[in-house]
Amino acid sequence: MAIVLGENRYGKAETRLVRVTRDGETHTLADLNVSVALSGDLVATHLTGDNSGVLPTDTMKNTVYAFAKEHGVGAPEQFALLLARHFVETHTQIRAARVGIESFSWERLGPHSFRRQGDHTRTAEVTVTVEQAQVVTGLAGLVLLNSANSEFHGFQRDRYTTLPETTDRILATAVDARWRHLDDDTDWDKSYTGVVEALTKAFVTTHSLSLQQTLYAMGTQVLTDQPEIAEIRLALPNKHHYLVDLSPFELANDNEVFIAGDRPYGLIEGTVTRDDVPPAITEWYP
Ligand SMILES: O=c1[nH]c(=O)c2[nH]c(=O)[nH]c2[nH]1
Repeated sequence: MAIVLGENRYGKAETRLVRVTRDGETHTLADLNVSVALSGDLVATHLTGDNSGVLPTDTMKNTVYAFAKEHGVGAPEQFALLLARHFVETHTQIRAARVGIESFSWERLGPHSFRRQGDHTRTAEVTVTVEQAQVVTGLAGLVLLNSANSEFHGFQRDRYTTLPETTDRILATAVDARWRHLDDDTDWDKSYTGVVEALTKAFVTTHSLSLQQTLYAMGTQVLTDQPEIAEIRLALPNKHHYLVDLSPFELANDNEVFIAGDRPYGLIEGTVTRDDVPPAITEWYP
């Protein structure tokens, strides 16, 4: 039996960067959390502690800040591509660079005043090798709710099933989505806005018989509206709303008063994909 080093990578995680772009009195703000992970010919440091191929993670952090000054930030996908390409192109022992970015949005209140928007976070995850680049955009925590047009019935039952069938329930979720682009050169901001609109439109307009059906409708809408996207992966927590029993108070509850459940929650996950696109160059969903 031999013991061998398996897959490995290293980098600086969660470098917090705020970049102010000054146009006289009017400023714009980029607020990012940047994670870099590099892989390549790094066996020596693991086996013998020979660090001659190891670019310090401290340098990666410095590069993030220096690039923000020198190049500006732009769309998170663009900044991630710039950084990832830099590491692969300038260090021959590095064969692949993965840069993940969380981007927090701020609403403008004045020329140089902002309010943090708490609703959802945009993400980008870029993988660059010497030959290829893969861009995955995403969002986390887009909370949506329909108070009508949601049913759930006709499901399997066994001796442990107590859930009543319903033709009228609240359907609520916090959308967690990642989508893989076909190209590494797109209008990233326009594409992002289009995907959020498609996801939202499908959630609102689908008369839902299950959250699974809604998931597929949301993915289909994105691929129909956005030709630049190869596939989308969705994770939809079913944010249950339980009807409160008001009968002890001799009050009817005609789907008006609910307990918003916290946990446990159903978790519905799925990929919706075009069947004629090249496969991903690397696994991209954590
Ligand atoms: O839309 C739903 N899908 C399920 O799989 C499920 N399971 C459950 O208890 N409630 C629901 N709702």
